[in-house]
Amino acid sequence: MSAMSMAFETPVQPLQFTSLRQFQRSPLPATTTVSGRQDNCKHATERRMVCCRAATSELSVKPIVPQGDMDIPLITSLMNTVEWLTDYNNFYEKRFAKFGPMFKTNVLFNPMVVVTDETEVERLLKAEHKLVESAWPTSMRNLLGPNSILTAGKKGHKQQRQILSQAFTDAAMREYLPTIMAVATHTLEQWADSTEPLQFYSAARAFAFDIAATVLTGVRFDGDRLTRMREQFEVYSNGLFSVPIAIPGTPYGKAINARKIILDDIEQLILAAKEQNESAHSSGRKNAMQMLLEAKDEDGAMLTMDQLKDQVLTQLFAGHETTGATLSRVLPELQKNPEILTQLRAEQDRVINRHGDSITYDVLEDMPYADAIIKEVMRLHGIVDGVWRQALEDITVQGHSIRKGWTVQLMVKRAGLAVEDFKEDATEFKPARWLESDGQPLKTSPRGFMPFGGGPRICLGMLLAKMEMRALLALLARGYCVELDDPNEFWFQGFKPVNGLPGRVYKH
Ligand code: HEM
Repeated sequence: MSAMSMAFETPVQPLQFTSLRQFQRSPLPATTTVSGRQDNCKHATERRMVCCRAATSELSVKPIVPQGDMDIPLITSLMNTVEWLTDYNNFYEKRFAKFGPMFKTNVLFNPMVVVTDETEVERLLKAEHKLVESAWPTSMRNLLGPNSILTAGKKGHKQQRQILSQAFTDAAMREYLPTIMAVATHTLEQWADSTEPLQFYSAARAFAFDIAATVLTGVRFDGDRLTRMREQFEVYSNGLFSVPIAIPGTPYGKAINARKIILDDIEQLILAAKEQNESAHSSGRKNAMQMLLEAKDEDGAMLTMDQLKDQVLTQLFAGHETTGATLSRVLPELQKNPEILTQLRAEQDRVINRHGDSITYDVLEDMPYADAIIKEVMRLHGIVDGVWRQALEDITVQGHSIRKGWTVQLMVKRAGLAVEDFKEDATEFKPARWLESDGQPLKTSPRGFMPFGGGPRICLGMLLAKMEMRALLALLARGYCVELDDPNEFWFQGFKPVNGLPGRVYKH
């Protein structure tokens, strides 16, 4: 059980109090902890939550709205939005310190409640389409387009998942493996051959993009188109969380323009895939593009070109941004922790002894140490900070009321950092925490670790992402070393290194 939920349960001793007022005035025990810290329950919010829990369970007092700074919507939203866009890292920390682990605010003109408790985050992720529904900010929704799975409502979402999930099964991954290995091998060779220093943040995303493009569309992209699409996706990504007014020159304006260019290229790919479809039919499993080409809506109609384009764009975007950014988070940790790199290399020696030189799907499944590194990077440096939802009705979270229509930001990364099992040394990079003493993966996964989200919207590409990351780590450990100029480079908003992570790759 979590530190926080334990804390809420500890002080609720209703039989000792004859009234709510007496309970509220009583000293709270010193055992309350937030995010693994010993704390004397100094936040007013926590006191209110505790009181509220008691109140709801014993005295039937209505839940209260969380504390925060939502009160004068337009002015607050404007000021908060500027702060959120320019000083993201401190935005949350300041409010956690002032209001506690759950607060209300107003960002990008959304009244919003931020939820961090892992039990509640998990509960609400599972309650998708019942208590909450996906509600990314307007900028992101517009850039994804009206037909994206990421923003689809209940009916459309269920249907789209049914169609697409067939392209992400274990069996599909086995078929994608040769392509992934070919792209990974080629990428590392190119990196090592480069006479110029590399920008690893871009290079890792380009690697993930090449894989997503090839395995999900089944179409070979020519070099020029690939480069253009990658460049446009960089511009596109910069506008995802922005003020949604399409003024030329602003991040959003540029991103809308990039979307148009990307969609033109995607249209060409769809036409090429349609042509290829006949021959691909007979050759076995279908990729995501083929499934979409054959999919029908609830009325039995095929998807229109606009629907197809939004879907392919979502696959390409979701399929490379997160994986590329996670991979580029691995590199500084390997440089800062040479003993971890040594263990990663030792694991590859063992794997080669056991399975031989070639990297098969079973080999990728037999690399617990590499996998532990990936998990630890995702725990400490998770790329997805929080997922955005909207309350479908008035809901109660930890004794607090969230009104119907409000945005709820479920902070998956922060929930993961507060995992009870790891709280002793939560800020340290320790892949070994994911392993049993015999080096095998933990038998029971700790609660609260949700880098791929959860519930009906859990990441569709999870297996693909893991496979790509393991493949690159295996090849890297076997024959290369990476030297970053500054492994301690600052990461803006947690997912973007300010200087792009320059460095070089050498063969060893
Ligand atoms: C390290 C890599 C990745 C991370 C951390 C990640 C994380 C996530 C998270 C947190 C969600 C849930 C969003 C929500 O609840 O609203 C999600 C959804 C999704 N992801 Fe990933 N992802 C990764 C890689 C991939 C890859 C390689 C693909 C391949 C196409 C992919 C495709 C998707 C799709 C289509 C969804 C939407 C699922 C739905 O709404 O039903 N992701 N991802």
